[in-house]
Amino acid sequence: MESHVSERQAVRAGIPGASTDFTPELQVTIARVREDVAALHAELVRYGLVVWTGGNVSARVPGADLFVIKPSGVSYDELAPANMILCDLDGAIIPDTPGADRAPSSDTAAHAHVYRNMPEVGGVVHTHSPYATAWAARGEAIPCVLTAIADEFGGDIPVGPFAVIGDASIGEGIVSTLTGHRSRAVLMQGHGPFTIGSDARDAVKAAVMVEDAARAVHLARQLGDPQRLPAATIDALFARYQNVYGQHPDGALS
Ligand SMILES: O=C(CO)[C@@H](O)[C@H](O)COP(=O)(O)O
Repeated sequence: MESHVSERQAVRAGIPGASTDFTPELQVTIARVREDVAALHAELVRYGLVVWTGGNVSARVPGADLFVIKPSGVSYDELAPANMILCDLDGAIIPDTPGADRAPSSDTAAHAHVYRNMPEVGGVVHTHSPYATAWAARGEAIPCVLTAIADEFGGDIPVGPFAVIGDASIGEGIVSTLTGHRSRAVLMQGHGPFTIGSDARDAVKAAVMVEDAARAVHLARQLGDPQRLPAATIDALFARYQNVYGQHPDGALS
């Protein structure tokens, strides 16, 4: 397992690859984002949303045209701040930074496209969580038949177009589907869920919630014909959850 070395620690320790091109403040911010992104991958495992090396989390670096994403095809046990990969908003790896020697996630160009086109987004997550992925395979939106779906997603959870892996196509599908939409989750046809959030933790929460919704509605379908909530009820539930629920309501992007 690689050591847990932050950007600043790496610079201080003179570790090859650590960048001294950033201001001290930005180094601290990048180090924090590296720690957040590495730690949040463990949440995907904890909630049973991924197997083997599938799935990925990224986070925008606040105040910079940069984001941090995981390396491709690396065991979740090995993910650590020092091997997260720092990219610009074109998805290009920032050279001479920790982790830059590794290939970034297959979905790096997709995440980059989202950050370039949705400035309100601070985090992007992809999983193959089984129930949401089953809905994606069917190419069917998850209907808003539960208060929890109205709360979190403000309506049906939409399907995005089928898109090839490896370039910006998936990102284009995410942006075209979710722009102006309340939902922070999209079921990419024949692939699986992608979620966005105000930060990476918020996007992870959406990934957990879309799987929960997909499972519950699937089970309901086995028992009968679940009814979509009335539009006015969905609006009221969404407004309450986004503005009143909890201690510090979060979740809505706009
Ligand atoms: O489905 C895909 C590609 O979209 C990924 O979730 C892979 O399953 C994991 O890819 P890496 O992030 O490890 O490259």
